[in-house]
Amino acid sequence: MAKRRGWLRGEAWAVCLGLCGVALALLLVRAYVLRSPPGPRLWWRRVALGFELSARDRQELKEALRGAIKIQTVSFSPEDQNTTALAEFGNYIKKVFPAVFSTKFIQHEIIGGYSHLFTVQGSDPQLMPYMLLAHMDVVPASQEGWHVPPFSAKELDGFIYGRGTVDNKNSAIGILQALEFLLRRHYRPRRSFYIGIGHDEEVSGHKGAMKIAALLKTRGVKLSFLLDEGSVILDGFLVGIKDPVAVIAITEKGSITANFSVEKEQGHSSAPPKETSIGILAAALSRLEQNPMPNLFGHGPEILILEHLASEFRFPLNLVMTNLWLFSPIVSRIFEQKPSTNALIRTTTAITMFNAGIKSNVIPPSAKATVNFRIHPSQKVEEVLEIVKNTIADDRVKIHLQEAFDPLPISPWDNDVFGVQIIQRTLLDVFPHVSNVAPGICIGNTDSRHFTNLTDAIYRFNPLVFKPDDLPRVHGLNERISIEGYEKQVEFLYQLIQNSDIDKLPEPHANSHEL
Ligand SMILES: CCCCCCCC/C=C\CCCCCCCC(=O)NCC(=O)O
Ligand SMILES: [Zn+2]
Ligand SMILES: [Zn+2]
Repeated sequence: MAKRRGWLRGEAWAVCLGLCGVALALLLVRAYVLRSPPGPRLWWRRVALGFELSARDRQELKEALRGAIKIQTVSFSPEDQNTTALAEFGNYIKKVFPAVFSTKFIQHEIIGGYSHLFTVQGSDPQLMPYMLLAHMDVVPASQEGWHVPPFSAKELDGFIYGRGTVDNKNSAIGILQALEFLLRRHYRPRRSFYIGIGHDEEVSGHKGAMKIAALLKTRGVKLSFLLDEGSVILDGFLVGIKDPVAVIAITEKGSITANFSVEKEQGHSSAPPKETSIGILAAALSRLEQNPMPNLFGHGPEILILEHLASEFRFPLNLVMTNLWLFSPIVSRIFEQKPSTNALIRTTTAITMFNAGIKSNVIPPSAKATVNFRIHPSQKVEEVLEIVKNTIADDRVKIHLQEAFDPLPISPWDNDVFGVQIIQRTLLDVFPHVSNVAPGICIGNTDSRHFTNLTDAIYRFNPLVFKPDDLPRVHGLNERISIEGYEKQVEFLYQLIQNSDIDKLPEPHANSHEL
């Protein structure tokens, strides 16, 4: 009998192992079947102008960007911008890109005082135009902590350092540089396109991009797609993925900028009340920090990036990523650990300003703070405000909204969408080592959000390879661009303009169109 029980136990083990084996095999088959589709490889190659640069071209390309970085186009607030520098930037581009400004089929207009709109008239009016967007203003830069002064545009070990090198003079100057090179090589685009260069993106875009969009609307313009800043080629961001992957943001988070204030009676510090305005406000803000907004992993498009990249992960992470129905609780916890991935899965809370107190022996009459929330795509302004009020739970703290808008609509991400094909095709042309192109979320805000009336195909992407240590440089210290990386960006734009001149997309899944 004891022998029989032992045999039974052995038999149960065998069945158990067998079932595990079958489950593992099923997971592997699923991982294989759900590999990302090879969408962008459905193109034929066309004869196009190559991007060969002479030593002189290279020098000119580099110096054009360096000159732009030196112009201190700083935006502090919508009311406080360096307008002298913004005007200087306008004169500068006129000087540096003579072909752009003297070509008959290009119209140049100044919008809102300092922004620029270029209309490049294509030779075939039947083709639907597209738009390239960038901005020239920058956030302030402290003098301390930089390897070189932030507006010196000094070169160091193959990098140009300076405020605006990746956000976003690289695009503003890069777009014009690509067009300048094409014009000098007598390229006449077939498809019309617009170039918008905003002057107040860092403080809302209301005077620049918003006005450009309104003007185009009055002209009845509809865009086939729009390309702006907002995401990059990620290298080393995701553990388990070896090659760089391009992430094209198909939406961007919403935003609330709110002022919080507490008023209390002023008095002598020798007889203080139990709580001061500073203490009350600090405690309220601390509650906001200590109680982050809910983890919404799986409720928005953040899941798409992992689904698209699932096959790029090494074993066993590929199993995890192809079976998020099972593993998402673990993955979402991992995403919470780093600020860059945490920003993808929840509405974030950033206390950015705090002002209070007038003298060391005076009870402060008021305390004020500003908090910036970036709203996850699955939430809306109202819902976030409700959570904020419930978390603060103190009527003495008054809330005043400075600006608030919902997350932006999700742009289509299908292989038959013109903008998606053009971006993917150009990426393959210029960055052959990029292993995959995936849709993602822009965690910041861009001028493109003002163009939703002109197109539903808004893509946010800068063709720059970012390593994890590059992210804190944006709005931070030692912002920089590699000279090689900037050349690649100009090449990308140069090819994108040419690739956009096809009039008809290839039939999907036709083998003859394989690269
Ligand atoms: C799983 C992948 C990890 C994702 C890591 C995020 C990568 C982010 C890439 C680029 C960030 C650059 C943001 C640029 C857009 C912001 C523009 C801006 O500053 N706008 C003003 C504002 O938002 O206040
Ligand atoms: Zn920017
Ligand atoms: Zn910025």
